[in-house]
Amino acid sequence: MKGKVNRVVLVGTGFVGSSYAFAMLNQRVTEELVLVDLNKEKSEGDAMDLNHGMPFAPSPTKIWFGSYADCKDADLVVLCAGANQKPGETRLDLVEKNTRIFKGIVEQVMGSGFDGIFLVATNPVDILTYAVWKFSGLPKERVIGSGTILDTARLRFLLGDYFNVDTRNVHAYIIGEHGDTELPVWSHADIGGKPILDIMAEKDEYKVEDLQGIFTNVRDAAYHIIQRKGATYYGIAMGLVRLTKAILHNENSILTVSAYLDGEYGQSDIYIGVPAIVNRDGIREVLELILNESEQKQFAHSVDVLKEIKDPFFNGQ
Ligand SMILES: NC(=O)C1=CN([C@@H]2O[C@H](COP(=O)(O)OP(=O)(O)OC[C@H]3O[C@@H](n4cnc5c(N)ncnc54)[C@H](O)[C@@H]3O)[C@@H](O)[C@H]2O)C=CC1
Ligand SMILES: CC(=O)C(=O)O
Repeated sequence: MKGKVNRVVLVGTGFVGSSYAFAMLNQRVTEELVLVDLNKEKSEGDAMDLNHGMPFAPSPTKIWFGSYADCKDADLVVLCAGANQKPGETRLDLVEKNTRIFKGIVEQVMGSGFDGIFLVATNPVDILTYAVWKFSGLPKERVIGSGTILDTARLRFLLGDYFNVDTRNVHAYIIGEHGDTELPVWSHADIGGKPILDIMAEKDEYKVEDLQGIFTNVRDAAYHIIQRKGATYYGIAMGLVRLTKAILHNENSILTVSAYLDGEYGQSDIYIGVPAIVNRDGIREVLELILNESEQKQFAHSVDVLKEIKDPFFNGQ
């Protein structure tokens, strides 16, 4: 199933895909990176441009503009192809168009004889990850969505800023839909092992109501960025590289990804953002947090909203 070197095929070299490729080149992640896109000229140009940075990279990565045939020996196929949100659009508005695009892409990837892991970033990511699982016929563990990895990163950044501590010492999750119904898990948020709610209770300078403002900024970050520059890509690109490392380097890292639930959190037949252990086999295990009542309700609502969109597409398939 796998060659001697790690090969990643990236499908979709737009804003997100090309940023991912650039971040990959700079982080010593894989030996081979293949670029595929409907817009062949763009993809070919990207491969040339990236290769010209190779003398400055930490280690060599063989990068080329390729085709679906290259997926046969790939360990990981990363999907960033499809439409992005225009100002005012929600992620869920993209579902019809991108599901159609994904059917064609996944058929071509599987037609190559691919037997690795899919990593999905295209929106609405939870539903498209489900679509890839259905279209590919691969085990659920080997189809992973970027889920709320970016939202969690946004939350950690903003909390680090608020408390003036290194964001890497902030441990807090956003779970649920990568979209408007996502939620923060304040009941499990800590800084260096100390619960955030305890830290806030001890010092007058912190106000619990500020947490709502921080969360709103996280939830609406994509709208704010798209309004200003038309798309978001650096944050997700780095999140995708983090996930690629966790997979290819067999890290057993806990990251908030879109994972298939089969009874966890009392839910089933849904891909949604939850913390999960990620390694060379894909999703090793979903981490089931004990949520408080309010968090449970919000999570169930997020599942319901996704199912309302997903079920008409996939029931009976
Ligand atoms: N999961 C996350 O956290 C995030 C997801 N996204 C999503 O990523 C996706 C891509 O966004 P951008 O890169 O900004 O869009 P973009 O429009 O810059 O790039 C999309 C690329 O897909 C290619 N493409 C379209 N149809 C194709 C097909 N059938 N086969 C191969 N390639 C095809 C296009 O030629 C284009 O190069 C969007 O759905 C966006 O919403 C964006 C940011 C964060
Ligand atoms: C576009 C998108 O999904 C994000 O930046 O969160």
